[in-house]
Amino acid sequence: MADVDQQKAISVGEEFDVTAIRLNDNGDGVAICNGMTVFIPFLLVGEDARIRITSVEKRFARGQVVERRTASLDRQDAPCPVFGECGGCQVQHMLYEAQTIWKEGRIRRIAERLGLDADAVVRPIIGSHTPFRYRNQVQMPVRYNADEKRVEMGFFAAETHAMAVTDSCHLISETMQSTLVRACRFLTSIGPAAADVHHIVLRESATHAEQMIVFCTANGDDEFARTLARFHAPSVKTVAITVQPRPTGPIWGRTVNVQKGDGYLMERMGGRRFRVSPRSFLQVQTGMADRMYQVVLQQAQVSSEDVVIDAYCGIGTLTLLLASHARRVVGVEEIAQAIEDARENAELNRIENAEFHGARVEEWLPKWIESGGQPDVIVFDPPRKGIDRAALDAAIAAHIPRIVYVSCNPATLQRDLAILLDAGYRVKEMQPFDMFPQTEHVECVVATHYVGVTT
Ligand SMILES: C[S@@+](CC[C@H](N)C(=O)[O-])C[C@H]1O[C@@H](n2cnc3c(N)ncnc32)[C@H](O)[C@@H]1O
Repeated sequence: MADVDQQKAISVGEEFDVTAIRLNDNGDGVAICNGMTVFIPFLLVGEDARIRITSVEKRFARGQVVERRTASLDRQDAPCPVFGECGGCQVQHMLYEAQTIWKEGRIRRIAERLGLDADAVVRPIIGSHTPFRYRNQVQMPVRYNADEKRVEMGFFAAETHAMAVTDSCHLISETMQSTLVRACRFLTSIGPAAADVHHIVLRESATHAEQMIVFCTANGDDEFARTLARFHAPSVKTVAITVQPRPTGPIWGRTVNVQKGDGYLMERMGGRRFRVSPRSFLQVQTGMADRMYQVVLQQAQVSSEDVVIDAYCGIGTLTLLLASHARRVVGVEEIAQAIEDARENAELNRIENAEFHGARVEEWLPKWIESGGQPDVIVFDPPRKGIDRAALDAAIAAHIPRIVYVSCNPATLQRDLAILLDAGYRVKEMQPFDMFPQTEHVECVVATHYVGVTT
């Protein structure tokens, strides 16, 4: 009944004078209007504004600022000209220190909601030395503007495919930016046929002066591929294409065809060398990933007798760092190209106690444990959707002594930790990282250990 009353209490188009009382997990200001929670993008805590209601859901509404009347001390001018239009950054209007305080607070609230033991430590967030120009990769939508006969690039607005056209992104390096501008000029020179190219994926090595570009195109003709292979920029060592007919949704086709160069970039982390192919995952901020891996090593407390599983291992970065401390390490990853990279990386670094399996963790882990595998430690580093329940259940049933959880999504982290706590695990330490400055995202490494269920 209360919900029905709330719905009636507020309607689209209505205006209110509000003060934001806190931020939600997306970085939107939160205010209460006629008893209903309203989320207002780009309004900071304590700021007064006139707002207009833009949508009303069952339990909350959304609004937009009509006029902001005060400015928080945490406010800064966003340097990006399309901030607010582009869906990539949510909190560029917030001073960097305030961003990190907000992110750390979100992890502390998870610890409170889970009711962690008093001896569980939530460490202060490790912030980024470079709050801008930190990304080593970008997926840039591009389109052919038939009126102006040129290819333009930009980013999609949040939850839409409307493009915010821009030549610059403050999260990537200036060299990456100039390669993208050059790529658009090159595509323009092809003429209307360039309309088939809908994305450019660009990666840059943080430790080697090289870039790799992938054109995502709806046109799979050899002739067109040869045309795209003519692209040249000073740092670009590899040019590849992937054929994906749909310009929206997943950008990768079934294969990635290397047209020029070796087909991979080299990176250095934790004193090891890694090759990374176009389709393989790499943490977006190389220096921060390096620091995060050191924390994982510390939390995992691996000894020379231990068998360790690195679940969701990508190109084997963590696997090969763990290998130096363990008897045996097993990496599992579903992307075939990443597993090939991981095996190459083991050879490149002369590591002989690491093995890799190309499989889904939720399918591989239960079978491996059932066949007698008994790891001492599992490191889970899943995508945003968190650990698949079948994988978590298999680890729980085997009472793996230590589980280290590397999370990029606080919501699924909280969900999965609740399951582990119920099953007899205890959280020892949570270490948040700001891997993604200017965005809502927060990374966190959590050490857990098995103590058993007390009845
Ligand atoms: C967050 S990344 C972590 C990669 C690696 N630990 C690193 O730091 O570079 C998650 C990885 O899991 C892989 N992945 C996603 N779902 C998977 C699944 N169900 N089974 C196995 N791997 C999966 C992705 O391809 C990606 O490489």
